[in-house]
Amino acid sequence: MPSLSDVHHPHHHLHLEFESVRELPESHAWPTLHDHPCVSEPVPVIDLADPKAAEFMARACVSWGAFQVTGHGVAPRLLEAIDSEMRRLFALPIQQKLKAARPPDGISGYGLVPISSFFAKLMWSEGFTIAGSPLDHARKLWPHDPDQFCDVIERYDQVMKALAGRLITLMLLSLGLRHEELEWAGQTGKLLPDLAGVLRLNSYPACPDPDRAMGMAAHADSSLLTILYQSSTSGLQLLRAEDQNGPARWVTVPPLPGALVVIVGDLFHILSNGRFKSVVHRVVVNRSQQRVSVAYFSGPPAGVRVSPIGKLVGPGRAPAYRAVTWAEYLGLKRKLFDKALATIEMPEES
Ligand SMILES: C=C1C[C@]23C[C@@]1(O)CC[C@H]2[C@@]12CCC[C@@](C)(C(=O)O1)[C@H]2[C@@H]3C(=O)O
Ligand SMILES: O=C(O)CCC(=O)C(=O)O
Ligand SMILES: [Fe+2]
Repeated sequence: MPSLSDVHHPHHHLHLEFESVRELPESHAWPTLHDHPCVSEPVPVIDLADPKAAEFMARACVSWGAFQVTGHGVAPRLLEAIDSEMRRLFALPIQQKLKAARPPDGISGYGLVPISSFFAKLMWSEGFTIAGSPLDHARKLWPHDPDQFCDVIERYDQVMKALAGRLITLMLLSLGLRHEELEWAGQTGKLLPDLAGVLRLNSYPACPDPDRAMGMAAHADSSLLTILYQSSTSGLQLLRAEDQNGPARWVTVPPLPGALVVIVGDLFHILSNGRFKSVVHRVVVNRSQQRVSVAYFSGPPAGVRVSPIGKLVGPGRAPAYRAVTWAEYLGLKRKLFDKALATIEMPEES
């Protein structure tokens, strides 16, 4: 058994120069990779131009907590540009990347995901989180030319914010909200149109022992929803709970050229009073190819509390969750990880 201090301070190889590692270090060998079988099942693919898109989204959010979206209008060139900026970033020497390290209590910067502290083993990945302007970080990474990176990040951020607004609008309409009720879906302020967003760039290097390595440990996102770009290399898996089709299992989300993955986060789970399910997902790695991904976490504006929409709470019933802001919920996630959602559940009224 690892002691608690090992869990919280796994200093060995905290930041690997992955490309130079020929054998998986013990610090990165996970015992829990084969907890459930990996199976193939068709993850819903929804064309945003389809007049029935909202209806299909509702169905996917109820039964999967995720779907792939096409017809979203994001320019393929923008996806190519961020893909190539990510590869340029992660190819920098580790000392250079650490100049832009995320401070322990901060959000932005290079480094491990916050939930790393809950695991005895390290993940086979590295990443970079951006909240707000990327300029300060880009100056540390590329002192002579920070602009190329910043331009792509800023364009991507704008486009994702608009897409998140469209998706959230359709999802709320599909839950039976009327147009004039939409922007007030937040409890203490307007949810739309001023959504907040955080970007995370992820890299999963090719791995000498993929059957024992974890790209990203199983988790649910705290966001309302997450829009994920994944390069053409697979690795993302969704956890399907036990149902009439079989026991709990991991289902791979196959990369579809031009498609984006939409993942329901805990805050939409709360907003929809548990109708839309935040889905547990993880990333596995492979022997031959680096995989990159960009997650855009979309959440309510700062200070706006999210609670179950009144219409979705049955007559004479209490809402299933209490109201939280995104910041408050992120704090709970950092402290309690997978127990965070349960701590804001409200007792059933009898
Ligand atoms: C806004 C954020 C969501 C996130 C924490 C973060 O500050 C940036 C990284 C996000 C991420 C990605 C991997 C899993 C996760 C639980 C984590 O530790 O970092 C999520 C966080 C989240 O959704 O709570
Ligand atoms: O890389 C991926 O496909 C998923 C990453 C992820 O789950 C996250 O950043 O929250
Ligand atoms: Fe995630």
